[in-house]
Amino acid sequence: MNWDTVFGKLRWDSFVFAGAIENPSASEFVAFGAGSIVILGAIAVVTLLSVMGWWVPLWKNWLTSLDHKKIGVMYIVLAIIMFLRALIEAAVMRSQQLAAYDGPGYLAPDHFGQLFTTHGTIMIFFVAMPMITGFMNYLMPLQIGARDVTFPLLNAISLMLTTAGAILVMASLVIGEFSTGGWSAYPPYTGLEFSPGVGVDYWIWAVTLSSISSTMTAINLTATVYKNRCPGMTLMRMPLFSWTTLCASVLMLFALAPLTAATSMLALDRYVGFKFFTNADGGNMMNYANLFWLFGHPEVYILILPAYGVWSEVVPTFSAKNLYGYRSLVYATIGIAFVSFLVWLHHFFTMGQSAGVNVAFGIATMIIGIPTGVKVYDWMLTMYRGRIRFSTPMLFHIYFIVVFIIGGMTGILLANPTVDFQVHNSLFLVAHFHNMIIPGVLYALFAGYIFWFPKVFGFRLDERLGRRAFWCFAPGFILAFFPLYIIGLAGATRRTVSWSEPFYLPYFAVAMFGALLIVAGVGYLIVQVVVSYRNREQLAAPLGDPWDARSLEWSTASPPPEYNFAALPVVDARDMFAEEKENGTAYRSPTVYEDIEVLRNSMTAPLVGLAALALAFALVWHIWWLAILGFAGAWAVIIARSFNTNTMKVIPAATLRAENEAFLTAVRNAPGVDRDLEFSPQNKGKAAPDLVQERPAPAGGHQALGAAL
Ligand code: HEA
Ligand code: HEM
Ligand SMILES: [Cu+2]
Repeated sequence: MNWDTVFGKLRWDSFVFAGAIENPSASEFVAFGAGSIVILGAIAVVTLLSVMGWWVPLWKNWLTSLDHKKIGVMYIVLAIIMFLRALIEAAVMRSQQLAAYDGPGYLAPDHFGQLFTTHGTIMIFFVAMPMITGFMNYLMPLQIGARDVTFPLLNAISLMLTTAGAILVMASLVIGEFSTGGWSAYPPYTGLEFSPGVGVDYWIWAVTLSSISSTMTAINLTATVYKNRCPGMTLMRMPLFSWTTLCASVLMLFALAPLTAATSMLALDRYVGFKFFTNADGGNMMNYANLFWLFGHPEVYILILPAYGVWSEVVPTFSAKNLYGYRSLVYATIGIAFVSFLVWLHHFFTMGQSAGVNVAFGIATMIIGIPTGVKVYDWMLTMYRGRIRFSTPMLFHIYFIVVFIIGGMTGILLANPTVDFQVHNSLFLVAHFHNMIIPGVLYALFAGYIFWFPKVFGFRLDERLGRRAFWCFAPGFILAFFPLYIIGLAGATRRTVSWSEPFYLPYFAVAMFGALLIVAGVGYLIVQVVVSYRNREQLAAPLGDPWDARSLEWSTASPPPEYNFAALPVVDARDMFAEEKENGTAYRSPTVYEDIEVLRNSMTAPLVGLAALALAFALVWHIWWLAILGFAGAWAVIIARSFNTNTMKVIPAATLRAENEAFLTAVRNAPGVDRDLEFSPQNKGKAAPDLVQERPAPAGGHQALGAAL
């Protein structure tokens, strides 16, 4: 047996450390540092888990769990870890571009290419997607009064496939290299001729894993909305976040298929010499551009719709009002989802269609501004004459409205083909999309994180540190990206490793400073979670509803029990929980408790994930025996599982009664607290008897939070 049969294309010098030893340079040193961080990080995690004896609880309580809430939390943890990597990469890119004025800077062009590709790929597929999937997984079933998603095992497998993809991207830091073809990976550049290394293969398999995973999530969440709503929860009574989950899932269902097709066809081109995308041999590169953006454009709405959903929950809660224009928001969401499939061509106006085609797609693109505008006005009208509490999520929202409109308007500019010919692939474009994604998606998710954290963990996050993070993020984004609009208009192109125009220099410097402010904001979020954990006694909110919120997820304990609801809620109005609190009928005992069945934990998903990881890694390195083993292993585990008849366990009615009545008694006995006084700075310390509500609320913690403001 020779080396190639056993190890495929793997060689000793495939390891990142070999490059640094053979050819020491600043670029290799950075690569060496990154590889070391991955290895040391992995060692640190393994040591910590072993020393603390956490392996068994991690396996039993988390990795094998089929509970949508735990799966949701794991998605978010994965996204946070990957975010830290992609954020560091962003800062490194910024410093390279600052250092590269009239010189090469400190990174080799190839290394810089890997950086923007991994940054873009990770941020989209392994940060934004898992983060929203985590939110949707955790919240939607609770909001529609369900006990879990329709297919819990499929849900766990989806998580593990995304995780396998993320591990693959991390592995490329240590073994081999990553693609330099950008997150959109256009051939012919990503074909074998121009990218013969394994980098593009890493990209292909990581993205394919993520794509298959998201398709399965889409099937699951769509089915859940249609099948698992509690009695009385008609579609038009669903909270807006659940609506956006539904629409984003339908988008995923249709949009990820073209992506899987594109990556599979690229793989066939690279592995077995097909010519799908090779113009010279009868293929056509434009097929790739069309397939990719048929995914890529709806993708940005897959990200933004759930973020709109977050705002639609945050704004009414902190304005103490019903959501203004519920129906119009639902129709706007459906409208955006529908139109988002008709505009993909605006990503390649410059690639040879006739002017007529460009104009048609340009107009279709601009139409999206209308339903988006409806949303913006609805949120503003929700705030209008509301009793607004300016807590951190609300600060993020107000900032979002202002900055997002600017980003949206630059989108409308780009939608005009004549303008786009000037600024396509310039830093103006980079500024546009970060302008949509950072305030629109990232900050919305930060706001959602602060908002729902007490639901998930039973204690609130420290408000003061949250505000500090906000005050880094707010100017940070503007300083990091508004300068790019200016130099982009002046001609600076994206993906440039070095440049020599003196006019750009101050703008790149400001952009660097802005990026550092964003990093500082993330630092505050980390400190916030540590400090809040330490003070969890004072910040405790176990009774479920610390913000006086409106939808069903707030009617259960925090954290919610495994089965979510002891008895399924029965709903007869929109915002029923808010209404019941208003007229004093919330927290009634159910008339009857019944035994319920829930799924036992299962090791199927982690095993499938492991097999998929082996398969993908083997494909990257052409280790065929391992590929066959991985493929067969994954199916073997799934087939074995189908023979398991002992998959359910029963939670007896008596247990449900005991747990639920204990919760309800605690809520009913809790002293009434005026939340308005706590959170709005102008009311601090004033007595305002008309604002005092007699509603039960969590004891403890309020004073600490009040004092922090
Ligand atoms: C979450 C992400 C997100 C969102 C929400 C958007 C939203 C929009 N985008 Fe953007 N876009 C991206 C992410 C996003 N984009 C990315 C990642 C790329 C580049 C990919 C790459 O090449 O790598 C890109 C690229 C991109 C291009 C291609 C440019 C090029 O390659 O040269 C175009 C062109 O039309 C465009 C347009 C728009 C428009 C019109 C909207 C609209 O949805 C905006 C709508 C919002 C408003 C208009 C503001 C609020 C509205 C009102 C206050 C009402 C009044 C206004 C009107 C009626 C006009 N985008
Ligand atoms: C948090 C602060 C962030 C900073 C400072 C930052 C910075 C950068 C920089 C410097 C580039 C390269 C620009 C160029 O081509 O010259 C880039 C590209 C990109 N970023 Fe970010 N980014 C951030 C967050 C995000 C987020 C949250 C996302 C998505 C969820 C994202 C998605 C992308 C994408 C898709 C690209 C394009 C990659 C490519 O060209 O293929 N970024 N970013
Ligand atoms: Cu688009």
